[in-house]
Formats: sequence, structure tokens, C-alpha cells
Amino acid sequence: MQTTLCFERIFCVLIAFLNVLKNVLVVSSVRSRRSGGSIIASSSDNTPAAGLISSINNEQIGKHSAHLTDQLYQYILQHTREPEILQQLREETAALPGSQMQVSPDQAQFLAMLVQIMGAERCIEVGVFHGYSSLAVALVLPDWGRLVACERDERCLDIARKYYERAGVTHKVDVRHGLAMDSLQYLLDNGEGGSYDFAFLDADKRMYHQYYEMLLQLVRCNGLVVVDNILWYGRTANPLVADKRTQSLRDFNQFLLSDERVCISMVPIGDGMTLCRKR
Ligand SMILES: C[S@@+](CC[C@H](N)C(=O)[O-])C[C@H]1O[C@@H](n2cnc3c(N)ncnc32)[C@H](O)[C@@H]1O
Repeated sequence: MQTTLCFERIFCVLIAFLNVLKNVLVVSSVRSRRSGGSIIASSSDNTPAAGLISSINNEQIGKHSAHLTDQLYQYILQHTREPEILQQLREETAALPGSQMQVSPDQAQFLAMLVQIMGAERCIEVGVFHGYSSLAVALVLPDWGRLVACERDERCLDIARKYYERAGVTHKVDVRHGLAMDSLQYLLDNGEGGSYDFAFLDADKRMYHQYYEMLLQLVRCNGLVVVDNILWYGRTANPLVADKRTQSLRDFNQFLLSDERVCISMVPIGDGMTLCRKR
């Protein structure tokens, strides 16, 4: 009897171990599906110098939704337009640390589409890195539009500024070097609450809730706050993962679900984005 119980316990421990191993492998396989591409053709578009991404062949693009196979994602990339200047920035960044942090070309195209649909003129980005997503937005803003770009790392901003310059959008981008909380507070203190159309949140994950509260004050009614990485490579949905960043994103997702101030839509693009439209 005791031997049977002992075997049962060993069996249960083994199953639990295998489950943990499976989940770890799922998370790491999603992360390791690095895909990239090269432009093979230019096409005219309402966005500048758009091109098509031909193949997945390198480590330039770090993210896609967990439910997509590599084949499906390659197909999406092959049907994504990426302005040439963004391609250049992506290629330069690919050789540098942190390249997986920037949004993928399909996400950038999606952000630019949202900005265009909204006719947005005043935008904010929290977390610029080398400027890939901010440039995608700045490119489609009208000439008199303004994007407040918040980033704490001056070296990242050097690269971002170089590409704003090359793309001829420097006059549209108001770079704020420093902690994003301070930059957002400055805008609020400056009486700019309710005056922005669009905000993109993509900085330190554990601060998302605080940034969100400030961005929600800064956008107008019917303005949009887009939050990146809400799937966190599948970790937020995995109850076995409980590190602080994951838990913080999970709590934030749960909070958004019942935040009556906004209408929400969780979109499985890239590493997952939640669209929050201010009521
Ligand atoms: C995920 S990356 C942004 C990627 C960028 N949105 C893109 O797609 O190209 C996050 C960036 O947020 C910046 N960041 C993190 N914490 C910050 C803070 N407290 N204030 C300002 N920037 C911060 C990091 O330095 C990093 O460059």
C-alpha cells in the first residue's frame, strides 16, 4: 500500500515537472521565433516610400503573437508595407543590443494606421528606444502634427534623432529626455490635459498603470491609449509564471477589463496590444 502511494507521489511530481518544463519551452519558443526581412519592392502608398518585406531570414524582428506559426507570420510580413527609412533603422538596430524591444513592422504599420484613421495631430509615446515606432507615427502625422517622444536613455535618442532627421520629421517630434513620469507630469502641469489624440505606451512594464493614468488624463475624449506587450510572450496568460513584471502586466490587464472610463480591445499583434479608447 505504502509502495503504491509512493509511486503515485513520484508520478504526480513527474507530471508537474513536465508541465512546468512544457510551459517554459512554450515561452522560450515564442521568444526565439525571431524573424526579419528585406525589402524587395517599393509601392506607392499614403505612407512614405513603403516597401514589402520578403522573407524571414534574420534576427531583426523580435515578436509575434504566440498563436501564429512562423509560416503565417512570414506571410503577414510579406504583406506588410515598411517605409524604407524604417527598414534602415530596423537593420541598424538589429546589430545592437535590445533590438527585440522595438515593435515589429506589422505593429508599426498598425500604429500608423490607427493614427491616420483618427486623423491624430497630437501624439505621445512613452518608451522610444531607437525610434522605430515613433518614426512610424511621425511619418504619417500631418506637417503641423506633434509627437511627444519620452525616453530616458540619451544614447537611444541619438539614434532616434538621426532617423527623424533623415526622414525629415524632426520638426514633428518633441523629444523629452528623462524619466517618462516627469515628462508626462510636465505636460499635465502645463495644462495639456485632454489635448492629445493618441498615446503609445511601451516603457518599463511595472510602471504601466501609473503611465496609463497620466496618459488617460492627457488624451481627449475618444482619444486612444495603445498599450504594448500585454501578452508578454504568453507569460501573462500562463498562471505558472509569476515574476514581478508578468504579475504587474497581468494585474494591469485585469484592471483594464473593468475600467469604465475606456472601451478596450486586446489585439494579438506583435506581443499583444490593448487599445483603450477614452469615453
Ligand atoms: C520597449 S522599448 C521601446 C521601443 C519603441 N517603442 C519601439 O518600438 O521602437 C522601451 C524603452 O523605454 C525606455 N524606458 C524605460 N523606462 C523608462 C522611463 N522610466 N522613462 C523613460 N523611458 C523609459 C527604455 O530606455 C527603452 O528604450
